[in-house]
Amino acid sequence: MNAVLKLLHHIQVHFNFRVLAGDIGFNVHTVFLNCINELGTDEQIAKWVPLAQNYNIIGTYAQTELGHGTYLRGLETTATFDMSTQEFLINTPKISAMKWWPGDLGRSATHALVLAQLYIKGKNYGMHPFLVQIRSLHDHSPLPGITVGDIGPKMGFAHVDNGYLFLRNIRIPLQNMLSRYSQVLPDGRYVKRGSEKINYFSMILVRVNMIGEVVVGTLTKACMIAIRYSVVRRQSEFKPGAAEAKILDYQTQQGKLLPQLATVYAFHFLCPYLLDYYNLVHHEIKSGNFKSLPELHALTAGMKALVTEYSTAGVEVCRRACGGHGYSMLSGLPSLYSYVLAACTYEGENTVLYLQTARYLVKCLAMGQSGQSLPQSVAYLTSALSRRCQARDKSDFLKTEIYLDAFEHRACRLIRGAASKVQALVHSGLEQYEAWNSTSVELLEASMAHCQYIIVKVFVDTVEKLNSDPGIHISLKRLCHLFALHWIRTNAGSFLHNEYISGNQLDMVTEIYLDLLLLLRKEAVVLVDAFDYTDEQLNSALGSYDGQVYQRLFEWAQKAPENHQVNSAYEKHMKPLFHSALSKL
Ligand SMILES: CCCCCCC/C=C/C(=O)SCCNC(=O)CCNC(=O)[C@H](O)C(C)(C)COP(=O)(O)OP(=O)(O)OC[C@H]1O[C@@H](n2cnc3c(N)ncnc32)[C@H](O)[C@@H]1OP(=O)(O)O
Ligand SMILES: Cc1cc2nc3c(=O)[nH]c(=O)nc-3n(C[C@H](O)[C@H](O)[C@H](O)COP(=O)(O)OP(=O)(O)OC[C@H]3O[C@@H](n4cnc5c(N)ncnc54)[C@H](O)[C@@H]3O)c2cc1C
Repeated sequence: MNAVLKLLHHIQVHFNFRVLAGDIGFNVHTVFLNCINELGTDEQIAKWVPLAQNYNIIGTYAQTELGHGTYLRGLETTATFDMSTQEFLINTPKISAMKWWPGDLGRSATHALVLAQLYIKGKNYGMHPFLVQIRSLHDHSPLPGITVGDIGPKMGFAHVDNGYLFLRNIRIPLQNMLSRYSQVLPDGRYVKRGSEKINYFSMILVRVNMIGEVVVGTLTKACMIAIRYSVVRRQSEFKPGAAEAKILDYQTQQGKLLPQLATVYAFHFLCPYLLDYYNLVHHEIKSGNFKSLPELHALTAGMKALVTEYSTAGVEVCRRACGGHGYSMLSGLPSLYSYVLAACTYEGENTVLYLQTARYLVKCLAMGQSGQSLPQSVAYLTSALSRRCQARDKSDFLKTEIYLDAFEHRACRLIRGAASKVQALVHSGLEQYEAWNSTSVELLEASMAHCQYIIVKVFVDTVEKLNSDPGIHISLKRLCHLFALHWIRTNAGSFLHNEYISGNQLDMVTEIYLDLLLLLRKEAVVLVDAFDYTDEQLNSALGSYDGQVYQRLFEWAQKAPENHQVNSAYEKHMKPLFHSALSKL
């Protein structure tokens, strides 16, 4: 029954996110709750999860400090085991150790999962999660030894109270360290089960969830707004003497928006793939099998980086495609942009995560080259590379095997190239870390290429497996083709390298890409409406279903507070100036 309730709760939270456009507060309270579910013992889950689920307590995930967000081994908050009292002392030793950024911390949270370096008898055992009450449940005041507040204005996320937390030797019971995989025994012995990095595990679920619940939905809404607006907005003479054209009839507008629409579908299909794999590995880990954890980390780290980066760029393309009205807050697009932009930084800064994936790819390549079998998502690393793209005619680029081979070849080439450069630099006398840093730009590009190959492959596989209506199927295939060919065109240099794709073949790609734009132009509105966000969820004067853009812009503008306030600047400064001109006019 518990599994069913959990599933129902997840579905309810998912639809709350969807209905409230993801702008609900307490996102990090969910992170707090999930972390207890993943790293807590059954007893800790039984005690804390119902309280959190019923909002009898509000939690935050307090990991980042003023001085460290990325480098977790550098976190300075300490948790020192006091065997005489069977407690941990949680302490902020210096200002750079102050927790800074945790969401829901500034004004809401009563409890925090504080990620701190565990010390037992002077030895550091690394970062562990400690459950610390920070505010009174009676009057919400900070508890003794706690200094907590809001970090102030940010570029977006105004609806989240990101906060700071200073802890002065706060005592918590031994039972408050989440101990499913690592435990401190009353006599001070430390017991670890599974991976060294298991306490990093909860970040994986956040990365998977944020892609599905925050990032893809944001790009979807931006596409819906911009495409609906582009069939309402008429501008300029298309045919001399005829009526002004709908801006979506311009090939350039199609070239801006339809690849974003295809990207929405690609990322939409990626989400279940990632969640299914996460659930599979999480199930294995709970039974003590940690073998797939590195692959899961590498996959989700790279995907979080790539999906947030392309979604952020895509929302901005949609915003700019709406001209001046895209700059109005009433369009809803600037808010979508500042909302999704943060996702490139939180839950792992993108560059750092791409390099985590690169680290795994280089390791797997070495394993493959030494004859070891490779995990499924990287098995292609040891495949024989075809020398040339086999396309003979533009229609060949509508064959998924043709462009999949291009993505596989490119990823392989870039990973092998970066790995051998690191090796060569080491052989030339550089230390491993120097060689790695001197290759990290290429390693990042290799990591991106790997992620792009996986995403295109998941899109192709998903469409092939879908037994949908033939009309829907052809539309999804066209979107898949457009998505892949858009990425080939916008990354052309790395496909043209060593003549894998010739210049002539690239021209074929462009030709078939433009054909697809024309075909998908006819279906664009239906394809974007399919995501079925209501006007309330879109919250956009440009994207409402009835297309009454100008009426809505004017109506909403009239409601702006600026139009209902006394114009103090006039009374104080402008009026005397204007009146002095009266006698002269
Ligand atoms: C639903 C949406 C809600 C959204 C709300 C979210 C609000 C935001 C919350 C936050 O931002 S919480 C804070 C997030 N912070 C981070 O993500 C920190 C990112 N930094 C790191 O993960 C690590 O510091 C690092 C980048 C991995 C570097 O750490 P370290 O120096 O220790 O690593 P390496 O020496 O490179 O060794 C890596 C080693 O560890 C394995 N590993 C790394 N991360 C994980 C992980 N998450 N899970 C499992 N394993 C991990 C990695 O595979 C390497 O293993 P080996 O190669 O050594 O075998
Ligand atoms: C809106 C928002 C919400 C957040 N919510 C939370 C939360 O709830 N809980 C929480 O704990 N944290 C939260 N954070 C903090 C967030 O997790 C960190 O900001 C993030 O992990 C990046 O770390 P940093 O700020 O130290 O950046 P840095 O790592 O200092 O990044 C600065 C630059 O250094 C580069 N860099 C750093 N390390 C390396 C490396 N090894 N190799 C190459 N380049 C490197 C980065 O690529 C980047 O260009 C939030 C942040 C934001 C913006």
